[in-house]
Amino acid sequence: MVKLDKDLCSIQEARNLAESGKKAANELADFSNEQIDKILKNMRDAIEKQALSLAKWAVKETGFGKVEDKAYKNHAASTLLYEEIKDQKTIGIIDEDKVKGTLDVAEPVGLVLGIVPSTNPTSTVIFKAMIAIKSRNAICFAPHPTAAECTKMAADILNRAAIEAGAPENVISCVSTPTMASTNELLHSPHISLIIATGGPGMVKAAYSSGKPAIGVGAGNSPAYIESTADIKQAVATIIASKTFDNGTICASEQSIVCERKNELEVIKEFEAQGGYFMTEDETSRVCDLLFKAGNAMNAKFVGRDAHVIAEAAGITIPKETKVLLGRQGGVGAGYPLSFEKLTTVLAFYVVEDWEEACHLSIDLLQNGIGHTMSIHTNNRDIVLKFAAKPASRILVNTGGSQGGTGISTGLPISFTLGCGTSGGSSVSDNVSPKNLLNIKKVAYGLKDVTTLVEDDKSFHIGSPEPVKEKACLTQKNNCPSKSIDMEELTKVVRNVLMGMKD
Ligand SMILES: CC(=O)SCCNC(=O)CCNC(=O)[C@H](O)C(C)(C)COP(=O)(O)OP(=O)(O)OC[C@H]1O[C@@H](n2cnc3c(N)ncnc32)[C@H](O)[C@@H]1OP(=O)(O)O
Repeated sequence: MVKLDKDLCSIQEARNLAESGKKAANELADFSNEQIDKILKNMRDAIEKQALSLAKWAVKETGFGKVEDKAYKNHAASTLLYEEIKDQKTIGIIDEDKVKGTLDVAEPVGLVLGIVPSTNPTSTVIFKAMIAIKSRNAICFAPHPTAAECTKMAADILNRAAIEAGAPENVISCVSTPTMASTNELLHSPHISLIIATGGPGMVKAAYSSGKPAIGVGAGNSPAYIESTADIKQAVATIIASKTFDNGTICASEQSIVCERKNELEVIKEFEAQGGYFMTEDETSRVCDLLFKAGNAMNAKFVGRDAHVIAEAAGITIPKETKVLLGRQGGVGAGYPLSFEKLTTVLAFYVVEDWEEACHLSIDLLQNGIGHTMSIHTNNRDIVLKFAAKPASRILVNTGGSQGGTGISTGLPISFTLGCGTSGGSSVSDNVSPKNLLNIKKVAYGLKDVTTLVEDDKSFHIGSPEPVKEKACLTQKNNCPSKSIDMEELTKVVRNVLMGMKD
């Protein structure tokens, strides 16, 4: 009875949020670039002031990760993202091709539904709200139940800042008491135009099954290959910095280390010198019992935890300098639990004979995180190109998975929603960005005379053999005189139409 009441209340709340969010989306769709930029700047500034308190709240509520790293992720999703997207064209005419006579016109999609994971709750809300507003969309969030408060707090801060800078009421909203019933209500609401789902496999599947356009990102299981030409000291330092960043909660973080037999001893020595603890077979087995529930699903109790918390729970004594736990694995799949995604400070450790074996092993590991991310530490560009042909959407070179995949340490777009491509069940393979939340309309000028069908040298083609006057033409093939389109004039007309102005 209590559950039914809770469900009914949450459904009503979701319905109200969808209605008011749609109204906000309709209003925002007419905003200019200057208005949008002012709103984004205010959202960025509001988050910078609260980055630490949001981080503290997220760690307290979920038990995942580290305050200082979550604060940095909030900064990345606000300030670093703003710097990256501020000059991107997302309004009106965003591209033109003078030769082909086409214009790209960006249109917001409307109200977006953001599904937020418990592992990166506040940074994901900030990221999704910033890209939604940049593309003139309103957004409504369905939080993970174990991160409901911090997710709502982040959404409220962003909404207040957006309204203060001129955005319509309820442009960013969040369900306060999430239930599966309220999330289902939003997934099927007629007011929602597009879903961006980041989270557990169940939620991503639910998003894709809703029948609405959806951008979902699947699980990762990123291998890190330390190739024989790598700078081993640097590679190990980078991997540890990535794996301990927010205690490994980012889905692009390393899950397995693959090294070559000829470097094995040096790699082990370097890990031990930098805070890696190699578990015995028995210790590995005890840790695996904690990390996984049935069917290799992660046990939330040990996601995003410090290595000492895991070791203590498993009854293992480790040096106080320990940062990551490593367990040797002889294969992938059933019987090798560490070959699955862990999102915590534990790594599987593999030794191979050569790069070809490393490549096969990486592909096998990626079967449990298809299409996501892998990293290579090497000074051999040919090896990078060989791996680039394999099924991961991001091949990161000489950088950490967490910081590299999210664009913090690489030239990739800053993003907390990382596509896995169709092989990973995702509709995008790149780092999700504002352009994924736009409808791009095309204006296309006629270039060829299509009023006649002509037989010429035994083949048919469209177009007049006679010179066509006063018509724009791409090629000289049909004796059409080339005429350049007055794109300035065309652009002016389209802009005026978009702004509802008369020429
Ligand atoms: C860039 C990036 O790094 S994004 C990283 C994103 N990746 C992830 O978050 C990793 C995938 N996540 C997971 O595997 C899990 O969420 C874990 C391991 C982190 C946490 O696991 P748990 O909290 O034990 O389970 P899970 O997330 O599946 O959900 C718990 C319950 O909340 C429900 N739930 C999850 N999200 C929502 C939501 N948005 N609305 C309503 N209910 C939800 C689930 O349906 C489940 O309900 P049930 O217990 O009745 O089946």
